Amino acid sequence: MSRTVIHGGLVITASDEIHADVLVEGGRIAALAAHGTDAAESWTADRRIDATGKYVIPGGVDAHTHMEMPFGGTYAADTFETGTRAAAWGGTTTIVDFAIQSVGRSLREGLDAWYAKADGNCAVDYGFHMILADVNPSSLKEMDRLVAEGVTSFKLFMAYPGVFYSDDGQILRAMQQASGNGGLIMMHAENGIAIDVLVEQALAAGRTDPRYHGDVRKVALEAEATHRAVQLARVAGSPLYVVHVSADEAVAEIAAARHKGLPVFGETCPQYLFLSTDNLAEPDFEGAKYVCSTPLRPKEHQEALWRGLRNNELQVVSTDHCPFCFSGQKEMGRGDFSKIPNGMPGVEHRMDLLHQAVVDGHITRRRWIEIACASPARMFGLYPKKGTIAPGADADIVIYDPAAEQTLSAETHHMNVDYSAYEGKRITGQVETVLSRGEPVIEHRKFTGRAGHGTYLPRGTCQYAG
Ligand SMILES: NC(=O)NCCC(=O)O
Ligand SMILES: [Zn+2]
Ligand SMILES: [Zn+2]
Repeated sequence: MSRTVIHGGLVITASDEIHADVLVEGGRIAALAAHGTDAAESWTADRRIDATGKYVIPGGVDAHTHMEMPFGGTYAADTFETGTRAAAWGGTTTIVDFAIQSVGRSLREGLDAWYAKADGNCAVDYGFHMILADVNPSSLKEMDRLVAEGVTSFKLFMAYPGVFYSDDGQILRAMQQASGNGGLIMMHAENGIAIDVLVEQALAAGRTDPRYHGDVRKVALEAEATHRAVQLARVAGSPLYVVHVSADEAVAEIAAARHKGLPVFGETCPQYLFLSTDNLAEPDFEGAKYVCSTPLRPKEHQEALWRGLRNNELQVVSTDHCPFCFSGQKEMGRGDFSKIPNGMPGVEHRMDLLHQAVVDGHITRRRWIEIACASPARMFGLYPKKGTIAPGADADIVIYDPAAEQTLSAETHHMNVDYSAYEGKRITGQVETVLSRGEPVIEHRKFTGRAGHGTYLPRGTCQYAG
């Protein structure tokens, strides 16, 4: 069994920061020992990685990606191959992507199609959530089988009527099913019926530019849907995870639910923490690059999101990586913002942007690791195999240089998309080396991984208890 020792670094997990050496054996973490001690000095190894002056952190867990997603008349531009390679470059060693049920089809059919897309193509490990687009007696029964097979979370949409939308009755039934089988309901909380009325009115009034995408998807309609989802989950007795929370009033709904002791959890994404409606208003249709749903909000909302992350009102930062090229894809919505495919690239930059948040004083180093690694692993039944550095865990380890300076750009990123949402943004900190189950997939900023290294992860049920 091959042995690797990572020595001299500062090991950071969600709970500790220790100057320790790490012994990796056969893809797993075998031991940690304080740096310079006899125990650490006695380890023999095939490979030694000097992490002096660097952080040694768990590989990131991005619990919300959409590789190759069919959406808005096109497909998300990253395949499982290109998207997981970009994830590795950015220090993310696990993704949980969304398999999709088509209307009139079974969950099984949708899930099998996603297994086939990913199989043999991923550079890092991956699991699946299931999007329920057609809640009916048969798909409800199938949920039990999926949980037993390791697909333990289900996304429902209160938005996108005619595409993924479920009505309140369907949502309640799916929640009741999840409360019986241990599944976790993930909710896209926006009132899509009301939004469609506002879209129609905006277009009729000649308001066609990308910034109107943000105007019609009102804060009140995110907050209302979040409140409704919480009440439905409460009636069903099921836990609820609200995805891509963008608005201060939605954070307040989650906080109020949690204050009552309800098992309600929230996720936000870097785009809501670092970008705003100012980006959506960029001239010459450039705002289309920032069209996603929930939409970007005025800057004032960011403080509530940061506070939510600090106070554990929000538990997870995922990317909702769903990239569409500006050329040929985002451009489908010139003259009609409602035809711009919704989604933004981000899988490569989450760990860096959140490190920048540490540098800027928004969160601590341990909270960085908690919201980007440990909490998503716990939430989606992957802990402690993923999300931490401890004996027995998979050796998914990032050597992170906290002092390196980099500039984010489409010229240098590895995602298969022709623009960067963060073009020109300066970041302090950079991934140097990444191990996935002990194998170097990035070595001193060179890709050394391969498509097919990444394996499928059947997951347990939600382990988050607070
Ligand atoms: N978020 C987004 O705009 N696109 C991806 C689909 C979703 O998460 O709703
Ligand atoms: Zn969504
Ligand atoms: Zn999404």
